[in-house]
Amino acid sequence: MPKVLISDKMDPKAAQIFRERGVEVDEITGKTPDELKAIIGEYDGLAIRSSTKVTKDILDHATNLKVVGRAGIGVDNVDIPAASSRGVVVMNTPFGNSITTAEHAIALMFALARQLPEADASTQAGKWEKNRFMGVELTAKTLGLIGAGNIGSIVADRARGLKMKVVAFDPFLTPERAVEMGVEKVTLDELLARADFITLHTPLTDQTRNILSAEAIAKTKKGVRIINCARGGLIDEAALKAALDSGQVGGAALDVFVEEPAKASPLFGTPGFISTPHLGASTTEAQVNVAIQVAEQMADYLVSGGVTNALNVPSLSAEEAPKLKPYMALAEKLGSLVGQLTTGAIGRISIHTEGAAAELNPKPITSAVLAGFLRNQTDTVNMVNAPFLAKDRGMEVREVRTEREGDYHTLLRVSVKTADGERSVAGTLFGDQAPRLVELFGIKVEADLAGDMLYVVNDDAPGFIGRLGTLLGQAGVNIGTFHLGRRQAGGEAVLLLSVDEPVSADLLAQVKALPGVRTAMGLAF
Ligand SMILES: NC(=O)c1ccc[n+]([C@@H]2O[C@H](COP(=O)([O-])OP(=O)(O)OC[C@H]3O[C@@H](n4cnc5c(N)ncnc54)[C@H](O)[C@@H]3O)[C@@H](O)[C@H]2O)c1
Ligand SMILES: O=C(O)[C@H](O)COP(=O)(O)O
Repeated sequence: MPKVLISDKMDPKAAQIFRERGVEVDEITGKTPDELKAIIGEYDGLAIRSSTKVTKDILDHATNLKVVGRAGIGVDNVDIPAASSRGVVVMNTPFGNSITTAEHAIALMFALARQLPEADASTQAGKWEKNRFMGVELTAKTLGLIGAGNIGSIVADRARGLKMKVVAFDPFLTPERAVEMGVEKVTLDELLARADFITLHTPLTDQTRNILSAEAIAKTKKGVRIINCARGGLIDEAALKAALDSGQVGGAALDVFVEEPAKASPLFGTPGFISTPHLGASTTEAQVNVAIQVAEQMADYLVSGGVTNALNVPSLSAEEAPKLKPYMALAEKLGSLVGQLTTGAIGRISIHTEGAAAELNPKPITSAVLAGFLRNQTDTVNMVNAPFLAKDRGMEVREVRTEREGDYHTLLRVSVKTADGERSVAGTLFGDQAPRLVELFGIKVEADLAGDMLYVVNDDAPGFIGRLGTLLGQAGVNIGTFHLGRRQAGGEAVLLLSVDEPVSADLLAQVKALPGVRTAMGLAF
């Protein structure tokens, strides 16, 4: 039974779903990295929010880990390249807390406009300072949206409902989408110059780090109010403090900080500054959403191989998984066959699906071919890291689809291009289930690729099969199945034999010494 660790505070629905789906679950929150390292080896899955840092060091100790599930959106607390290279799937729940976070941004915008926290503190202190707190209306003000993705677009929708004008800076926002959202797409400088309120909704990347730098803040309208419910690091906190002190910025509300937990900050206590402790996603509704979603996604993966919302591997629904399963087995076997038979650097590998196979999601099939191919070079490869390893090794990967059926109702062909030219193998599924090789380097041959095998290329001549059989018999090697193909009578022939034990180097040398043998090799599947 797969075992999952929930290492951050999560709605109890997550544990309930894991148990209902046949996954054992432990909830142990608040562990230090060293404590986590000591126990992580026991688990197949790790369910987290933003507190647990899934570093390379933790992953090095996660010897059984197959999946990290983030109950939320941001995955900057997970070392995704390190997870990918270890074959660990990383998934998040990209929509479950978007409305809640957008609402928090709107709440902070109101709080800034009417100085709600200060007014509350003053009133509860018995001061009744009615004349101190003069606010501003939101109606007809301009909201500058930096980042117009899921959360940004919900914020824009709510702001338009408040009769605000919304301008958006997002290099990936298409003009059509801007029209659909009812926002004006602008440059960053234009946004800075025009916005009365600025709200940030981008991930933290090399391009967005300090997007509100001292220089950018200097370009804003005097008295601008700034909200950040996305990620710490998007605003230069020292520059923001200086701008609040100088009055260039009239108010700022941060839910996220460069360092979290933010227990001390020069911003704390600055007039016009409001903060919340990374509460953007903290509503009952959002937490139930993300808990259910992460547990379902992780259980799907651990129990049936379905992949949803993964950041480092193509998606594969739980419905698709059983249909694709025999194809993945075929793909892995063909990839492995080509990998074992090819020497030298591979320039390109092409995966061609034909007939019924062409109707399927090609990504998992490609990953399985690459995993099979690379298994010959490294035993740490799997479906998750195979595309990354192939890229690291400079392999060009091509996917080709032909919906029309050829000789077979369904066919998968794997071709590799090396310095010696292009060669391919092809296979089909018998009865839609059983993987079967049908072509090997241009020669028609029907074989089941399983267990230990002997591959021989020889000149087609009478008596050869008898000599080979005798040699194997004398060596005590039992032949299970025997498959034969040839280019033409008297030409190049290929033999694939399944044998009950691996062919020793000594026996292989004797096979190669038989008259007419061009090459011979032991294979394993
Ligand atoms: N405070 C919280 O508790 C909380 C909750 C949920 C999400 N978040 C964070 O909010 C952020 C946004 O989440 P989302 O779901 O909307 O993500 P999203 O991926 O849907 O949207 C991000 C948008 O940022 C844009 N973008 C990327 N680079 C940019 C750049 N250089 N300049 C301008 N725009 C750029 C993208 O094109 C995209 O439209 C994420 O960082 C997420 O982690 C915070
Ligand atoms: O990216 C997110 O989903 C938010 O930052 C929420 O983080 P949390 O789950 O720790 O509240």
